Amino acid sequence: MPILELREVSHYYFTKKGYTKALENISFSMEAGQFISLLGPSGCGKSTILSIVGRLLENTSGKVLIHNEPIDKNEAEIGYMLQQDYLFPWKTVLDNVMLGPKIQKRQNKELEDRAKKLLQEVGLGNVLSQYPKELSGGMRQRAALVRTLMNNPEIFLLDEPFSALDFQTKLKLEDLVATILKNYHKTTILVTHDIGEAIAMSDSIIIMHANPGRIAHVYDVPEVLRNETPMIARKHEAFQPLFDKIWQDLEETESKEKIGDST
Ligand SMILES: Nc1ncnc2c1ncn2[C@@H]1O[C@H](COP(=O)(O)OP(=O)(O)OP(=O)(O)O)[C@@H](O)[C@H]1O
Repeated sequence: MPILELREVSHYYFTKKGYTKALENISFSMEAGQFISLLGPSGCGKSTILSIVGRLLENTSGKVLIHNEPIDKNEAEIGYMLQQDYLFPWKTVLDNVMLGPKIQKRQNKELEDRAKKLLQEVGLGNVLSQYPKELSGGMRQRAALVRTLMNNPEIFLLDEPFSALDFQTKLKLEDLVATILKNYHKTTILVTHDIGEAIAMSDSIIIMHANPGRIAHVYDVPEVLRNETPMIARKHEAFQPLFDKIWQDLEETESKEKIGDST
């Protein structure tokens, strides 16, 4: 049984001036532990999909099911990792990570040990009592990842979490995040503009077109790449051919849209 399923989901944004059809007939499903990326031009509805799966928006039509139940009837925890880390600057790394349990009044020694273990796993074991401003961007994102993991979400939504980082940090973080999410068997949707990142991290890639946002193609990443960590996958001989194919696909989309605009 899929953990998440979208069936012919459409979404309209209504404004005073009219409406925008942001999504048209989006259908896909995900097995537990699967990692997919949404790739496509600006405005094709990637963030709208994340907002619907994250229960921030209700889709206009179609069905969104978690464990075969309507999303609003299901209590599965959904975790977010965004471009900005949203750590509280006045709290230490450990206190930031323990914030969820504290708010839910579940704070105990066991959870604190779990937080420390996770921080250790992401290489932040020696900065528990430091403040976010004392950390690099990559370290802050690692703390944000642990904070999200503390809530034990079944589904992880990654909205361009690496886009503000320098290239080297981004590659290292992709590796770490992919490995951790795989080890903890999380089901993940990544929104990105980066074809290489999508190939290196995902099991499959959904290419979207805009106006209205819809699924154009789905690429399954070959097993030889899926079995590797992102850093190694990027160097694999199967990487570039898939990159070129997806690049071509997105170029064609863009030129079709430009022709569409001028008519
Ligand atoms: N709150 C809103 N009100 C009205 N229209 C909106 C709203 N949010 C998004 N839209 C429109 O819906 C469409 C899809 O937007 P969305 O932000 O989901 O795309 P995206 O693929 O995530 O874009 P980007 O890559 O630029 O973040 C766009 O045409 C956008 O202008």
